[in-house]
Amino acid sequence: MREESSGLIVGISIGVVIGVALAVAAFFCIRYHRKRSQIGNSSSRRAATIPIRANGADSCSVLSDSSIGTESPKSTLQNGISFWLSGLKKANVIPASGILEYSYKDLQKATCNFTTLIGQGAYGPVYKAQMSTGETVAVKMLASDSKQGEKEFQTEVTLLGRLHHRNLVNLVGYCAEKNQHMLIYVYMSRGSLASHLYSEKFEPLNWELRVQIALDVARGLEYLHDGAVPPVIHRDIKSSNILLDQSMRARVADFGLSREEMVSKHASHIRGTFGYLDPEYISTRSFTKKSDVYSYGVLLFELIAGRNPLQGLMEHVELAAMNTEGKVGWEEIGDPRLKGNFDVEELNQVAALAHKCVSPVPRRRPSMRDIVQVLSRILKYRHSRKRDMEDLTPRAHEVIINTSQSESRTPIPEHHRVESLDSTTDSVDV
Ligand SMILES: Nc1ncnc2c1ncn2[C@@H]1O[C@H](COP(=O)(O)OP(=O)(O)OP(=O)(O)O)[C@@H](O)[C@H]1O
Repeated sequence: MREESSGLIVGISIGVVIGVALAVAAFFCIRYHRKRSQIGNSSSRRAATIPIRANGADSCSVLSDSSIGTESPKSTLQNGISFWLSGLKKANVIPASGILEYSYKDLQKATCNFTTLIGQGAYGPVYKAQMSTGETVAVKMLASDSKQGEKEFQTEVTLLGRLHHRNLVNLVGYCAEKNQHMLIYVYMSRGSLASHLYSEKFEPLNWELRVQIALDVARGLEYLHDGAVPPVIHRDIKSSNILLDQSMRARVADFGLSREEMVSKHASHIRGTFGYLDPEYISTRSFTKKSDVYSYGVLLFELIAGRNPLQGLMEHVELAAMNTEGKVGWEEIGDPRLKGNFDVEELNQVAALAHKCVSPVPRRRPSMRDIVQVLSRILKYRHSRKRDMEDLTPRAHEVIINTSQSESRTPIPEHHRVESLDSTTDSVDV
């Protein structure tokens, strides 16, 4: 009897052990198959996503403006890690950048055989591409006469792929096939700042939006100068390199490109664009962060005056500067398309800042960090003034609405007025 019961116990134990072993094996089998089918889904690209970035504010988002489909490069951090681990074995990934390698065939299809031209720049044509996943991207086809070899191209893509910020037109992919080099960027649906400033096709940008755009660009440049490792000097800040997304937020494009094609047609061997070039760079041939600040100053004046640097913007500014002592009286250069709808005090603050940026002496120019602080403060006071107005009694509010035909007559509470002027001029001094 005793022998029988111990036999039974041994039998049950063996059964339990075998059962547990089978369950564990089945669990791992199911997990393995799930992961394989997830990877298999990404047929249109050969790389997996690495959404972890060393630098940048939006460190987990890769295609923040695009709609996301099943094959989208955008993924959550958790998913990203498992994709990354499994992807490394299977796919062609640029290490530590998250940049995807697209096939020529897929891009050909997404651009209807390269017929969806958006524009033409010094580097080559740019196409709008509708990927099969539903994402919209911009494909920049680099001139094929470039002397840049495969290795240099890969290095450049790796470097560009490390730069991620919400105010940069982020690189999301590349293609190097059939003797072609292509860079794939987040698609900016509202086009360039230049087109909004100069084309009759668009409504004039209102004053507040212009200040917001100035701040967005300053933040993008601050990241390149002080946040990126190693720091990046843009070298070609201008209104056609500022692109706008669906909600009119601005991003800096064309950063970090080291290509020989980037040579101004107007000044041989000098990189950049005539009208925005730091005079110090022209004389010394040495380009510094402060040369970017100079170009940014020209861009600020462009936003204020709505005038192109190639059509006498800076001459106009210098004439006005004679009556302003750099600080007040800048309203005469205000863009006529604004029809006087701007806050005079704010315009003077932004113009005084722009004037410092274009100082002939580079060390007198503010840093991008100083610029971000000044512009943030201007917008902060604008918003708190708005809140103050909303808090006013209905009767007083009625009076203000009746008398403020233009923004220039918007009443500013006294404490804000003094504080904003003092803090702005103080912090610009460098
Ligand atoms: N990511 C993007 N999304 C939407 N449109 C873009 C994008 N990148 C470029 N474009 C558009 O493509 C056109 C050409 O851009 P590109 O940057 O090649 O040249 P550019 O800045 O106009 O001139 P340059 O090359 O002389 O600096 C521009 O009209 C620009 O608005």
